[in-house]
Amino acid sequence: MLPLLISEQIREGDAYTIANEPISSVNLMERASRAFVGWFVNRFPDKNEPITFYCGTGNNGGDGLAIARILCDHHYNKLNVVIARFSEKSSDDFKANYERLKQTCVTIKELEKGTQIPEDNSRVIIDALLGSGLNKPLAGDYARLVNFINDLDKTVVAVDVPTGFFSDGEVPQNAIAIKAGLVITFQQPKINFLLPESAPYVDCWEAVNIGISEKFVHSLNSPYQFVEEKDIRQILKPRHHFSNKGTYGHVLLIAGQEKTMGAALLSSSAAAHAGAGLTTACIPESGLTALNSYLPEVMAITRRENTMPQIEWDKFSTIAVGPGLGKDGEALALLKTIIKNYKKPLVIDADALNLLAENKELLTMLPAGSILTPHMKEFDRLFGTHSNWWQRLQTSIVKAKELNLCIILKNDYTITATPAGKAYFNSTGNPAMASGGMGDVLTGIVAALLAQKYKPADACIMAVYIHGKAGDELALPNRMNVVLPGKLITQLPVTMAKLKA
Ligand SMILES: NC(=O)C1=CN([C@@H]2O[C@H](COP(=O)(O)OP(=O)(O)OC[C@H]3O[C@@H](n4cnc5c(N)ncnc54)[C@H](O)[C@@H]3O)[C@@H](O)[C@H]2O)[C@H](O)CC1
Ligand SMILES: [K+]
Repeated sequence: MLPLLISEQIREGDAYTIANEPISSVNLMERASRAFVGWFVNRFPDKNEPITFYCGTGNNGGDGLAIARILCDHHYNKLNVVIARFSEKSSDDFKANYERLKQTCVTIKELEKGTQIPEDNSRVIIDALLGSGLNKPLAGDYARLVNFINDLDKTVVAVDVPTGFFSDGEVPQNAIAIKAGLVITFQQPKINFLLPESAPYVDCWEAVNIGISEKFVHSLNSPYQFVEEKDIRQILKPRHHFSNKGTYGHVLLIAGQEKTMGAALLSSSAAAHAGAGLTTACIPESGLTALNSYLPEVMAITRRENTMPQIEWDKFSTIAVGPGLGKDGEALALLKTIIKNYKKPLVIDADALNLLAENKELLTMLPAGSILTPHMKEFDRLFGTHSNWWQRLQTSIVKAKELNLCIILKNDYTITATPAGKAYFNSTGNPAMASGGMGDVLTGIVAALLAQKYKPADACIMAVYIHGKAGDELALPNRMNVVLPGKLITQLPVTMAKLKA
């Protein structure tokens, strides 16, 4: 797991590394700048391309000056640096790099407060005005310069953070900030890059390692974690010789109505493909033919109107409820029956979440370790309206702890909040997966992993990762515009086998 830090902790990490590695502050800046260049030269190999650097006078600006010098050493020959002298203060490392840059043939212009911004004919712009030191929204000269750069409509590569964009905390609506095509960020993605408010400012990002002390970073015990493939490889267990279907648990999916049988089929198919030893679907009687023909592997318990289905609760390793279930009185009665009779963790999705939102007292009655899988709207129905994702992130952590549940808050970087007070950001998945039924598939995978005896938090983190990874394996190399849930399901065994290889 890559711990994600807030700006204050990032500063502490710098200071700790400087004091204990030890390394001088200006050499840490040099290392960061070289890491930036290492990535930059691959993406922008044309050394004759005019590049303009906009540099502030703090350490982000210092990075900009060092990057310009290093690119000059790499024979990039059309480099212009514009220094925004909007503050009387400049950092020591900025000053040192300013002196070094003067020894090169890079053109340097100074832009004073209130003066006209010079014309810019470059093709690529490096934004090194402000970084993680941002402490208030941009105004005055900074705002004017940032608007000017955005209006140029060129390719902008931001150093560490787009100027004006808050790395963590609430992002003000319509904030004035650089709209970067690429952000090459130091050590870790900034938390707000992973939330939808970053969309106008961060088209894509790349984190480069600058050697901040890992020991120190881990000692901070950050609640925010970024899940990487190696984490999943570590927890995913192989399927052993001499195991049998009983080894891998029995999932019961309670889902579907006559017109939403698709949700039941997708979630139970996903459970079977994600490795549940046995899968049973509890569906309306009218869906039986569909189930038997689409999924011969899945067994059925049928529901009849006005009659509670007979369920042998103890037979099932886990129960998932909600996809396509509807919200009528019968669905509510069924949900209450499940909660009354089943004491192992439940997976709750879709209509079952909306039923919980309308009957909040049920939330506190869920078995410990149960898993909720809301998208944004379902989340707000459950826990109240939120005006931004930072707030939603905080609520997910608070509620997961308070209710002793795991909450999978679905998004681009899906967040799993756990009772231990952590929020895990997923790193797989792509926009081709934005299609109806994808959530049902995720529910099936979570249930299958719970049935295979993974702990609830692990089951969530793994399911979300595997779901996104399967989507990536289909969409990215094949350039698929859309990946349909049924197709993704058949990829699951392949994805899981690769992760275990
Ligand atoms: N993360 C690392 O490990 C390393 C980071 N480096 C780079 O350093 C910057 C952070 O530098 P810092 O000097 O702390 O802050 P900035 O350059 O972002 O800002 C300078 C200065 O500007 C003032 N300020 C803040 N907000 C505003 C505002 N809205 N308007 C006007 N002025 C503002 C404030 O006083 C700031 O201190 C980080 O992003 C990296 O690029 C190191 O080079 C390597 C290690
Ligand atoms: K910047």
